[in-house]
Amino acid sequence: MAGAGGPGAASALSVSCLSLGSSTPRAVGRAERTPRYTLGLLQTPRSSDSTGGSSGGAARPGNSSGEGLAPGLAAGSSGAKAAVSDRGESYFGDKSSCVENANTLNLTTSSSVRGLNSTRIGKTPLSSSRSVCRSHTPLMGYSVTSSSAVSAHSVASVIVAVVEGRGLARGEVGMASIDLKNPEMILSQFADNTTYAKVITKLKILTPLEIIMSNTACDAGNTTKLFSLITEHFKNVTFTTVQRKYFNETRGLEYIEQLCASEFSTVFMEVQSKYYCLAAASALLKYVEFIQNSVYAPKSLKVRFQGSEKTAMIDSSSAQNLELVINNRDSRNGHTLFGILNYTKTPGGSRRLRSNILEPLVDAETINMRLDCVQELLQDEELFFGLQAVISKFLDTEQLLSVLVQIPKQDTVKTAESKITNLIYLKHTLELVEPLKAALRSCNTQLLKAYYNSLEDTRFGVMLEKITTVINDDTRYTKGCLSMRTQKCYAVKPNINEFLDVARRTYTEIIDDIAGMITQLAEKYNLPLKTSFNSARGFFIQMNADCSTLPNGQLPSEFTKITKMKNTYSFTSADLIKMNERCQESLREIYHMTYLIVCKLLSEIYEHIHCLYKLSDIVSMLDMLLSFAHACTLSDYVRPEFTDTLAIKQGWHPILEKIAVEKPVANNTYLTEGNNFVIITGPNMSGKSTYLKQIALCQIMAQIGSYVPAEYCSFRIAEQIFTRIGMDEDIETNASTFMKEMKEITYIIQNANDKSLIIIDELGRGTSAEEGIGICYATCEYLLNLKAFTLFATHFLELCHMDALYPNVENYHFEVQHVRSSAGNKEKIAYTYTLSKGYTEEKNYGLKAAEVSSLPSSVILDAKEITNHIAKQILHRQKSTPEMMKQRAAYHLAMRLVQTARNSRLDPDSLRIYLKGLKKKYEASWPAPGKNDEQE
Ligand SMILES: Nc1ncnc2c1ncn2[C@@H]1O[C@H](COP(=O)(O)OP(=O)(O)OP(=O)(O)O)[C@@H](O)[C@H]1O
Repeated sequence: MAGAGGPGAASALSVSCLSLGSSTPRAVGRAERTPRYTLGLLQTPRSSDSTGGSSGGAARPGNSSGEGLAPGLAAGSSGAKAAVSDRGESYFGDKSSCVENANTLNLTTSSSVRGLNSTRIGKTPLSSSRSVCRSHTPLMGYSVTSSSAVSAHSVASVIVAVVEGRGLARGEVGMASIDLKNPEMILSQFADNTTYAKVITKLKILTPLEIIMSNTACDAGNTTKLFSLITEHFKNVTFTTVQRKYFNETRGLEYIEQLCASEFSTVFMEVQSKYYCLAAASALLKYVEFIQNSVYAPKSLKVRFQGSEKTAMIDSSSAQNLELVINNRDSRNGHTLFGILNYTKTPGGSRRLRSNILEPLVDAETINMRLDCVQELLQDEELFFGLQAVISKFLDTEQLLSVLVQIPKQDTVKTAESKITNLIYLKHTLELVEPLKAALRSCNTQLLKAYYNSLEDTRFGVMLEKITTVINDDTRYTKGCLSMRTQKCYAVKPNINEFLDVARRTYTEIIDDIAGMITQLAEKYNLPLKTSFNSARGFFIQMNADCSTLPNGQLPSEFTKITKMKNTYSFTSADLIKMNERCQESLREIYHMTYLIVCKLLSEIYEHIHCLYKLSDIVSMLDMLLSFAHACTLSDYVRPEFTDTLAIKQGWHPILEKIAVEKPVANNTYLTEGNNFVIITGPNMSGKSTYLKQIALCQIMAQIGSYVPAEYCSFRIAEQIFTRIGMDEDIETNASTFMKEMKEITYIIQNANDKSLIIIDELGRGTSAEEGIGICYATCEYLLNLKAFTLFATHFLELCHMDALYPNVENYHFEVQHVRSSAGNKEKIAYTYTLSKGYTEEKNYGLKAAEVSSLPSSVILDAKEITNHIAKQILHRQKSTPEMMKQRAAYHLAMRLVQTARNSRLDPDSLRIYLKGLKKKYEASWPAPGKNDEQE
């Protein structure tokens, strides 16, 4: 049991959501964000009417009269229950056990983007696909057009439940998420600090469609900090609060026992004492059942516990600073790390790439296994093209699985049609297993071999064999809604059901009649009419002609519903409308009969269906690795090594490479345990920020198993990557530059450890120079206590003298050249973008910039004088003594000796000789007494 603050302890707090909704603080003064009953949601999404919910009174599932809603949805849910039990046995076996769980939920949704009148239609992942006959739930994903299967992956489809401990357990957070397009529930539980950075980061990675929290998180005007932060960070995401009693850890564990597929059942051991994520799982599954109006089949879900220790943490503002997946100026622009690496061919591959970029790996062995694959793909062209050809034929396997493992609570024509489509997709997918194996047969690397062996699973063949006993061999997934409709109609082999055969003959006759009728009309009016089809109109007539060719410039009066696009007229006639209706009628019959056969078939193969989890995993991973190899062939990337040193020879910025006309100037990077702090200076626009970002991007690329834009590179695995990069004022959050800086730096200080990579650019620019220097100095000194690798770019040259006190500090600067313009004697700066040792010689470049501006010369003269005065004072204080310099040299020698001893591949004798030589060399370079030159 959880402690006093545990999620299960709150069952008494089942406050009526009616009062809760109106008292939520977020509602105050923001009418458009007032929490409300989820009207569309309650008007069962499974309804075949594409208008979905209404803005009128609150309705219950199965209660289309729009009767007022009592707190709790008991009637609605039991209505759904009745629908299932009326229908009798499920083709998936024991569905009733899951439906039993669908009791009541009191729900309050606060929709932040849509007004009160909006419905949930647009929100469900697949409804925004290009399908004309819109589906209401992801379950209906493939319902009409084939495009929905392929196009839907960019739409948010993840629902997340978040719960936090109370009392002493505050700060312990449990999360459960499920992608409506992928039947995988991910659980996590962790302790977070007061900024809740981990929760926010995790949520940002998930890009949820909807977030569910307990009503107690915003009870009677007392919102918890976590609730406020989440609502603040996710303004465009819908929030739903459900009663705390649904966050029930015991129920969560039962759910997992009941729903988790046997191959993933070890998760049970992992989570059984993680009360918060179990509580979140319970609320999540209940909610998903409710909105989807379907239940997951027993033993069908993949359930995974995701400990944060297996991946590197990149907080959300760092992900934004580095433009990992979203370009900061234009969200549709592909100039992001994701954009330049994304040559994936499947939605699953692209999802995997995205999540890997946001959460890179930390395990060198796994990364190297991926790199081995990329290397093999690069070396073996035949393998690369063969594999790419097969992978690109896969549809969204995860989404297919998701639909297959959900049991609709009601059968409708749409469910029937969708099931048939899914079976065709399943056949298509299974038929690709053998070609995939063939492409992998001669592979050498461990991971590819393991994938090949995984595909040896007999279940794929068994399923396909069973399918082909019922489904026509040539039935396949095709593009275009009419051809897919034909595939569905004729999917089942002839002579299995004679009524079906008759219905199909009738259907064919109607289609022939339609074609015949349109030919006759063309002859009658002597017009170039042709038969067309789309899913919204059914069959209609199209004509390409100029209106001047028409008698009186008008179409004959028998034609109705005329639309015109350029020179193409589309219209219909009363007879054609009737024939379309007959056609639909006959289709319904065909679908119904086919559906029964398909359900029986699915029930026979259902026990084998879980091997598709493995397949989707293999396909998405291969797709991502192929994508890495593809990116390498376009740019000259190199395979990274993993050591205790960050050493990049001639590395360049991968995104700048795609944007700039010329290849970016490449630079070196070198950080070790003994030289773990680099200060970078240089005038404005000299390339500091670009360089810093380039290092972080290269680090991420290496840690996801990609090659890296450099001539040579070695990385120390980073457990966290932090960036503080000056950006324009964040208007959206209305935070001042300074406060934002302080927040980001606090976050770094609180979370950084010895294994972090820290990038700080222009800290302290939001306040006075004095204070800025002070803040920078103190921050640097704090970070210098860590063994983290830190790169610190600054305009405060005073900081460069820190190397006198701290031997692990190294100064670098970006060189610029001064050129005189041919016309006059005005001096201009030419940027070389080349990094050199030491700090910048460029003094007072801010003043130089001011000189060319229109500031009065007297002001500039004064500014110069004051600057010189201050600089002298600071320099005087920071001069190194010979003793300090000697200590520094000794420190460097010690570090070099340790590093050489650790990494050297020399035999012991040669190593000893080498180390002695090194010592002599350093001793010789010690400063003579009295020498006062600080530069090495
Ligand atoms: N290595 C490079 N090769 C080619 N062009 C570069 C390189 N680095 C930077 N640039 C170009 O210079 C521009 C300015 O670079 P960047 O913003 O990194 O300078 P900065 O020193 O950080 O400037 P500021 O101090 O004003 O922030 C970039 O937009 C880019 O176009």
